[in-house]
Amino acid sequence: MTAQITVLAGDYIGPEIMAAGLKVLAAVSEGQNFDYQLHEMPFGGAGIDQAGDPLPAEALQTAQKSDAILLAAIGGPKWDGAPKTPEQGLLAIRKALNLFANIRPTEISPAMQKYSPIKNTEPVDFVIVRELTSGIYFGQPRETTSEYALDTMRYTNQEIERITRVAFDMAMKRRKHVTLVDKANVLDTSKLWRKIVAQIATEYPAVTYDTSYVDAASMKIIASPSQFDVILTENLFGDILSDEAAQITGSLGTIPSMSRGSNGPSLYEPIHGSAPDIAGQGIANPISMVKSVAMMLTHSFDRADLAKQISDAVDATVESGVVTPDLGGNATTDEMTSAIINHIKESRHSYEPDHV
Ligand SMILES: NC(=O)c1ccc[n+]([C@@H]2O[C@H](COP(=O)([O-])OP(=O)(O)OC[C@H]3O[C@@H](n4cnc5c(N)ncnc54)[C@H](O)[C@@H]3O)[C@@H](O)[C@H]2O)c1
Ligand SMILES: CC(C)[C@H](C(=O)O)[C@@H](O)C(=O)O
Ligand SMILES: [Mg+2]
Repeated sequence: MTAQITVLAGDYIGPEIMAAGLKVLAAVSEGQNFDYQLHEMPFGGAGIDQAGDPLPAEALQTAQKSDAILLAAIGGPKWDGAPKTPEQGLLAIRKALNLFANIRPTEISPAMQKYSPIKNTEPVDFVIVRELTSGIYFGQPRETTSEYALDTMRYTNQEIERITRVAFDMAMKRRKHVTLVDKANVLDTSKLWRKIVAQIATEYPAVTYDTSYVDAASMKIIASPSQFDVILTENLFGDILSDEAAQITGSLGTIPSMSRGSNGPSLYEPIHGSAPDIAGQGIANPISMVKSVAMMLTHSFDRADLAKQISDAVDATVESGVVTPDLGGNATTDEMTSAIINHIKESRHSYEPDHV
């Protein structure tokens, strides 16, 4: 079966890093019995420019029919104040595909250690499980008048339950520890999260469960990130904490993500944005996109073997110091991507029987 992949390159550095991700996908799948077909669609600002909508109907239909979606990044100053913004397109595709669970890993691999601003001695390897289709991003009522503006934070029991199960199921396959991050000393929604998560935690006796207020959690991510395994949190807190967590690896440009629902295609994207400040210079870090491709291979296509080849090649590349300026190097996006591809090819070559 040929894997059908929708490609949403988006805006500013979006197309630059998507090109890198697709080159790595082509290289890693060559001769590996993984066939795929790409469906490139305008989305975000590009959707507004080409089709008059950040989520053109054709892009949504194509995404719905595909096996997986790769998204790079959208948004930027060009569309500030547009009647419908690129960011609204992003929220709309998440909602339309019911992608309620957003998985954002932070790992400081031995190869990345030298780029980390944190002086940690223990290994750092945790995931943020962020609720993605509710909370203050979507709550009603929402309005702006000449006197005030209003956003609403709302969560239902069912929305909390389903994301909590994702987090605990994930913990069972990891170090069996879940931390709920909330603001239960102030917010009613957080109090509801605490009640429901505590109930569901009793179904997972093997998993240790604790809680942290979001202000303290943001400190702990810097001070002692090794204590975390699975961080479970609501939409807005997850957005903020995941950028902070990314930076302890050395750069926001290294972290991928997966967004999934109960069924249907999952979506894979870097956690960062379109980086207008560096777009067009060919210096965007491709790791976040390349690792998003690896997550797709594991979770949508059951090809953890190919994903491992990618992550080993990324580690070998950063180890060798071929890195973009965000990590303190002077490599271009293309140079870094080529280095990753060369490491994939070399590792295969070394497994081949002797040439005679
Ligand atoms: N999922 C998405 O598509 C997404 C996510 C976040 C922000 N955005 C949008 O992106 C636009 C820019 O937002 P912002 O500037 O606040 O955040 P940003 O994440 O685009 O950039 C923040 C900083 O990180 C740097 N950075 C990000 N990715 C990088 C990479 N791969 N390599 C090197 N450096 C990288 C940027 O240069 C910038 O200095 C906004 O329109 C925002 O709404 C989109
Ligand atoms: C662009 C924006 C709507 C988006 C979010 O807040 O979810 C982004 O920051 C992210 O982290 O994916
Ligand atoms: Mg964000």
